[in-house]
This record gives sequence, structure tokens and C-alpha cells, in this order.
Amino acid sequence: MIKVGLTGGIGAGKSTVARTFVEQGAYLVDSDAIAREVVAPGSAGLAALVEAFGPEILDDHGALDRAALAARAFTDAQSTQKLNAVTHPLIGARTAELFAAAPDDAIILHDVPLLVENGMAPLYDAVVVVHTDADVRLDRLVQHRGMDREDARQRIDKQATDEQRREVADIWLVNHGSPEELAAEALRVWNEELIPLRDKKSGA
Ligand SMILES: CC(C)(COP(=O)(O)OP(=O)(O)OC[C@H]1O[C@@H](n2cnc3c(N)ncnc32)[C@H](O)[C@@H]1O)[C@@H](O)C(=O)NCCC(=O)NCCS
Ligand SMILES: Nc1ncnc2c1ncn2[C@@H]1O[C@H](COP(=O)(O)OP(=O)(O)OP(=O)(O)O)[C@@H](O)[C@H]1O
Repeated sequence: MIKVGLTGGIGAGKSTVARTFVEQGAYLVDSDAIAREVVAPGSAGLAALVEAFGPEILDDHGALDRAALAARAFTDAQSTQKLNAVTHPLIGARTAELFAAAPDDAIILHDVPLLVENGMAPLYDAVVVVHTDADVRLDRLVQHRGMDREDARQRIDKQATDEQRREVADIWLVNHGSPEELAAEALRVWNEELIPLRDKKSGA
């Protein structure tokens, strides 16, 4: 088994790389998905968020209004810290359960936006960073995902810098071309770097 950490700033293109690795058989542990799970309606996580940010972060059905929370949580560093203090321990506990369930010969792919921010690089056999210049990311998030530019910009401000990510990267993928080019490069990394790393570790 090997553990591969996949990271990059918001909108860098992690999803394309994760999809390629999963198609090849990676065991995916997706932090954004876990982050949603731990604040599902009725959860202790959601109750803790309401305690921290107020009932205005709930929609009419009592579920989390994600945009309302984002509008409160990313405005200043203290609010982001408050968000992280509630969610990150819950995400960490669920992540550990999913890692423990992986098969012995797995290539575990941990898709984790805040890998660098949370000092997690030493946990992995390899860290893959997807890099895209911030202005390109902002344009893509607004055009393709309908995201509010200011929201995206505020999140970028709360995340690691490109230099910090470069320092921990074992594999650096640049996503300035087409998604197909990125997927092809990810496939090369899978075949030429990750499979040999897993086989070396398992003594094959
Ligand atoms: C505030 C929330 C509800 C906003 O939801 P929304 O649907 O708009 O965004 P989503 O969760 O899909 O995240 C999109 C991207 O935003 C960025 N982002 C999310 N949370 C954070 C954070 N705490 N700090 C910096 N960037 C963040 C990441 O790049 C992430 O990939 C949500 O992001 C959240 O619960 N965040 C706290 C949990 C967390 O830290 N998640 C990041 C992965 S561990
Ligand atoms: N090479 C590309 N050319 C054009 N658009 C792209 C490219 N790569 C990604 N995108 C678009 O940019 C947006 C962000 O990409 P993606 O969702 O893969 O990023 P991510 O790193 O997973 O982001 P997040 O951290 O927000 O989860 C998406 O709407 C995607 O369709």
C-alpha cells in the first residue's frame, strides 16, 4: 500500500487528476466529500457549526446553506480558523476510518485541498501538486463553476502559496493546457511513478 496526497489551490484541477487515477484503480479518499458528510442534516458537526456561526447558516429545511456559511467563514482569518476548528477534527476522524478500510495493495489517493496548510506532507509516500496560476483559476471558477469571484479570491487568500506547495511537491503537474492534456500527464505519472513506487514498497 502507498499513500498519495493530491493537492492544489481552489480550482487548480485536482478533480481531473483524481478522476484519471481512480479510473486506473486508485482508492479515493475525498476530503471535500468527507467535509460534506460530517455536516449532514442532523449531525453533531452541523450543530457545532450553528453554535459557532448562528442559525443563519441553515436553509429552510434545516440543512447547511453552504453559500451563507462561506460568506461568513472566509471574510477574515479568525472566522476561517473558527470554521476549521469545528470541521477539521471531524474530517480527520472520518478520514482515518476510510484509510483503515483500504486493501493492502491499494494506492490510496487522498484528495485534500488543505494538505500544505495542515502540515500533512510527511504522511504520504508521494505528494502530487496540481498547479494553475491564480488568475487562470479565478477565471475558470467564475466561468465554469459559476462561483462568485470575490468568494474564490478570499479562499485563495486563506490557502497556502504556490511556493509553499512547491516545497512539498514530489510531483508537480501544471494545468495551463486542456483537461485532456492534464489527464494524459496524470496517466503518465500513474504508470511511470506511482505504480513502480507501490511495487517497490510491496517488494514486488
Ligand atoms: C464553507 C463551506 C460550507 C463552503 O462550501 P462550498 O460548497 O462553497 O465549497 P466546497 O466545500 O465544495 O469547497 C471548495 C473549495 O473551497 C476551498 N475551501 C473549503 N474550505 C476551506 C477552508 N477552510 N480554508 C481554505 N479553503 C477552503 C477548497 O479549495 C475546496 O476545495 C465548505 O467549504 C466547508 O465546510 N469548509 C470547511 C471544511 C474544509 O476545510 N474543507 C476543505 C477540505 S478539508
Ligand atoms: N485545463 C482546463 N481548462 C479549462 N477549464 C478547466 C481546466 N481544468 C479545470 N477546469 C475547470 O476549472 C474548474 C476547477 O477545476 P477542478 O474542479 O478540477 O478543480 P479542483 O482543484 O478540484 O478545485 P477545488 O479545490 O475547488 O475542488 C472546473 O470548473 C473545471 O471544469
